[in-house]
Amino acid sequence: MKITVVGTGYVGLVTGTCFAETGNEVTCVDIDVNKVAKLSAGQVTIYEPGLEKLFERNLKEERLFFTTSLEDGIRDAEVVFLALPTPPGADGAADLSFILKVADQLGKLMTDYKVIVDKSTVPVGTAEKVIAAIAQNCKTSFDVVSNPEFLREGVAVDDFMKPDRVVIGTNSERARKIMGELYAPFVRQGNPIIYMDEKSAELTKYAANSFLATKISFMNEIAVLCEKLGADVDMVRRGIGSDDRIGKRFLFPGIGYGGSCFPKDVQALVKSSEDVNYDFRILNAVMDVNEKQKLFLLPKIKAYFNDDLKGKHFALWGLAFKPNTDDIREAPALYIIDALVDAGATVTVFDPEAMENVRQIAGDKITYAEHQYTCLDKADALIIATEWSVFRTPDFNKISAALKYKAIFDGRNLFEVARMREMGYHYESVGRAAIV
Ligand SMILES: NC(=O)c1ccc[n+]([C@@H]2O[C@H](COP(=O)([O-])OP(=O)(O)OC[C@H]3O[C@@H](n4cnc5c(N)ncnc54)[C@H](O)[C@@H]3O)[C@@H](O)[C@H]2O)c1
Ligand SMILES: O=c1ccn([C@@H]2O[C@H](COP(=O)(O)OP(=O)(O)O[C@H]3O[C@H](CO)[C@@H](O)[C@H](O)[C@H]3O)[C@@H](O)[C@H]2O)c(=O)[nH]1
Repeated sequence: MKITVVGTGYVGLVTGTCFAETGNEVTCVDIDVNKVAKLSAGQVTIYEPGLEKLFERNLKEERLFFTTSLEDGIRDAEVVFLALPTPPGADGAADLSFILKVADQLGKLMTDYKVIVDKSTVPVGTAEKVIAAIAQNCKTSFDVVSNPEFLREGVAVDDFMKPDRVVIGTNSERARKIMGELYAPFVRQGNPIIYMDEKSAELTKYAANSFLATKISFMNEIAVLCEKLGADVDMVRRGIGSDDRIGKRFLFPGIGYGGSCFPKDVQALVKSSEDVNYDFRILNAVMDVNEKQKLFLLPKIKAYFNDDLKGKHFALWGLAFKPNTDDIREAPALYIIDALVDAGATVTVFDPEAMENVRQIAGDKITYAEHQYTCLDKADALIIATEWSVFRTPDFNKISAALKYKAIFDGRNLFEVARMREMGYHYESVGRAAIV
């Protein structure tokens, strides 16, 4: 099938590459001239494990193309995916201007039937707005489908190739058939395509992300309680996770959820609820807990240094909002850095993939280390903000030799508390016994 993907960010590039991998001819369109030039020259513009190999193969075998021209991009395409940003507006609602602008352009450009598929995360009622925006200038028939994306960054290729489910929101038989054909290679193992109406599909995406964010905030509150009551959140997590009704995943406490999705999507669902005079109380609490959780380590760090961080120097491992990505949108590490600098401390950071992205926004506010161990030079203590695998079994001799104080503040519970105690560290984590 000939398809177009508009927007070549984390979702668009993965979507385009994976559809090319199943034999489709895919043209990806982006307004970012630099991005399109790099992609056309064979350079992958995001860090996403497994993507490069598929990308190179499909580019070489001429199933994957890039252009800045929407007109050229949609020529002869049967399906056009919109993988455009939907950032929060000033009031927290999703900003639909990127989507509606392209919809308007599509209406003017389309000369034959196409299925326009919204892959971006959008509030209920967006499909209707997209239909209206296209229809005002369109001379041909078309369908608009809501097909929310559930991939996680860091494992995006796997999630796309083997999705737990594919959600397709449409009332058009014609569009349903085309979408079913396109997704058939991805659901061969019995994972379902779930067909529904557009509004239910749009809400499914927000409900999924909000439920997962709720699970995390719930566990973060249990972690706080564990510390106050002397329990261990790792034990509690295992104790509840073995109940199938609860499930083992997404029960890991830490320094809050970040990324480009959970924070904005929970906020957008709260705003959608307000718009229909509904106070979504659980989600307000979820956001509240997460705001506090980002700075969970700070009082512990301050207490260790007798409430005076002026002149202290910290090594910080992990900048990306989660491991295996270079994405730093809403990364908890950035909030910790700001708080430390505001308190008069200095910070040297290390991350395997996200350093360049941070350098662009933080500049010389902090210093950047070439290596996780040189990051420790002259540091008073080590803070861990992201659970990259390379941080899981570090050389503790190097750590203790470099640090002025043998203190580690771990926002991702990487190490056994008992082992750290044996090695003589002042080790603080989230929801487990602190060592003084
Ligand atoms: N990142 C994720 O893990 C993820 C997962 C599921 C759903 N989503 C949703 O998917 C959507 C896209 O997210 P993302 O993370 O890929 O965003 P992104 O910011 O990484 O990428 C968006 C791309 O769209 C391009 N763009 C903007 N205006 C354009 C236009 N008029 N024409 C062509 N290209 C244009 C930008 O240049 C950019 O390359 C959002 O709604 C997001 O909520 C994201
Ligand atoms: O037990 C857990 C699991 C995750 N997190 C944090 O939650 C955030 C989000 O993690 P994750 O969901 O793995 O990454 P995303 O790439 O943001 O993916 C989420 O957001 C995407 C965009 O909407 C959806 O497509 C995915 O299904 C959804 O998982 C990160 O900061 C994690 O550190 C925790 O704190 N504890």
